[in-house]
Amino acid sequence: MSDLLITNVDVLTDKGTLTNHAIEIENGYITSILTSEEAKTVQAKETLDGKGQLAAPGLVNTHTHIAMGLFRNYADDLELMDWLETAIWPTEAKLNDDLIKWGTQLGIAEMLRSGTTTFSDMYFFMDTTADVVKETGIRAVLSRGLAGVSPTADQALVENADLFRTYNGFDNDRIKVLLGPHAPYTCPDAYMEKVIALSHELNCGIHMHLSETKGEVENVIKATGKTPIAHMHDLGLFWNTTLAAHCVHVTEEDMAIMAENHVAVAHNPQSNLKLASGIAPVPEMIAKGITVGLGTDGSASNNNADMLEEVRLAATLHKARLYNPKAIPAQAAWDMGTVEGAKALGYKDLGKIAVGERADIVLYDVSGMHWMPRYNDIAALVYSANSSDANTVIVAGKVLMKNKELLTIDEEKLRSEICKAQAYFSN
Ligand SMILES: CSC[C@H]1O[C@@H](n2cnc3c(O)ncnc32)[C@H](O)[C@@H]1O
Ligand SMILES: [Zn+2]
Repeated sequence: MSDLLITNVDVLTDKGTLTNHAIEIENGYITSILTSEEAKTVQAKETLDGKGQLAAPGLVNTHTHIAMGLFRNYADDLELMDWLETAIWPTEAKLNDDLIKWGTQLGIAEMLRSGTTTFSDMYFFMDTTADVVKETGIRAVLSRGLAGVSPTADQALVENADLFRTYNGFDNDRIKVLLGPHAPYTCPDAYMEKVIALSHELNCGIHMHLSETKGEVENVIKATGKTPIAHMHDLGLFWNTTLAAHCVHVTEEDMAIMAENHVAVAHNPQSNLKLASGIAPVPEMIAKGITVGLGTDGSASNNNADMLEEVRLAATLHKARLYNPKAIPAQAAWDMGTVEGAKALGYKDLGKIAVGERADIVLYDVSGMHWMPRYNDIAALVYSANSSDANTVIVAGKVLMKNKELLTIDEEKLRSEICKAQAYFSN
């Protein structure tokens, strides 16, 4: 008997949409895709009627600081360093476990409601984030943010190592752990050497902001004679899997290093635009064989955690930058938001609806007028869908949102806790 059967549903596959089919799920994986006729004989513990819905893979948010939803619309219209130094870092100093718990729940509620089933996070109090991930059922890749300039720099390394030992591989890789050195300007070389030594000791990958702004690149060149990518390469950072967030200002030589060392990129178009950082050369990176996924960054620089917006921006932004409508076609943008993002996070069987893939599935309500006519479902998702069309969300075969009701989050309680947090940060 299978665990879950989704019936009467249109299924987005690599070969196009299969209308009126069924998806069978067992032990967190898709075990078969059947016609509705074939599905009549299947016995399942739970059945979902997918009539009027399109089953698509869940979106993968490759870079965020999810609890920063607490600071949504708190400090805007500033460039990165001004924003961090004058507004965000002083306020983050007031964070505690309880606030991270509610901030993380807020972000997860927002992500599930908008069709995201996996997120890659870098922040403080990661044990608490891991607890919330455990309870809510979402998939996550967690990095304890590490800053060598902080008085707790060494303790943070110990905490990241503990997080790795406790959670990496939890629930058949529903949680994975990376080391999270923040950025070149907060992690001096001597500290990076400790991070790299720890990555060898644990055989653990890295998640780091790299080459986000012109200023960062200029400062690293001034100090070392090399770009941040070349410098990190020479320090030995890229020996294992590395997820580099942003990579807005990268040279041809940087891209060659990244391709050769399998450095994956988290492209965060909305945050890069809002912080006036620039536009990453994504089509150029993809052409060189670099894996590029999409991220929202934190909701204080975005200002939401809506991955469908990133998919749409990735598809449109590069067309305008390069005066080329084929710069990132709809399919490529969709892949960056799903299967390429999954690859960037080290998942080989995530991001598609196919037999043998992990069952992270979103059922989109396609009854809205903006879904008509339906010539091409990829184009519809990328260019015309609303993320609020996400109606039912499944992660690792478990239903986390059913007909727009979150099953693992008490939203009334969450609202009241976020109001308290707002009052706390307003004083
Ligand atoms: C050390 S935990 C993560 C740290 O990163 C800060 N942050 C948020 N957005 C960005 C960004 O776009 N670039 C660099 N740093 C960012 C966040 O506020 C935390 O302090
Ligand atoms: Zn970031």
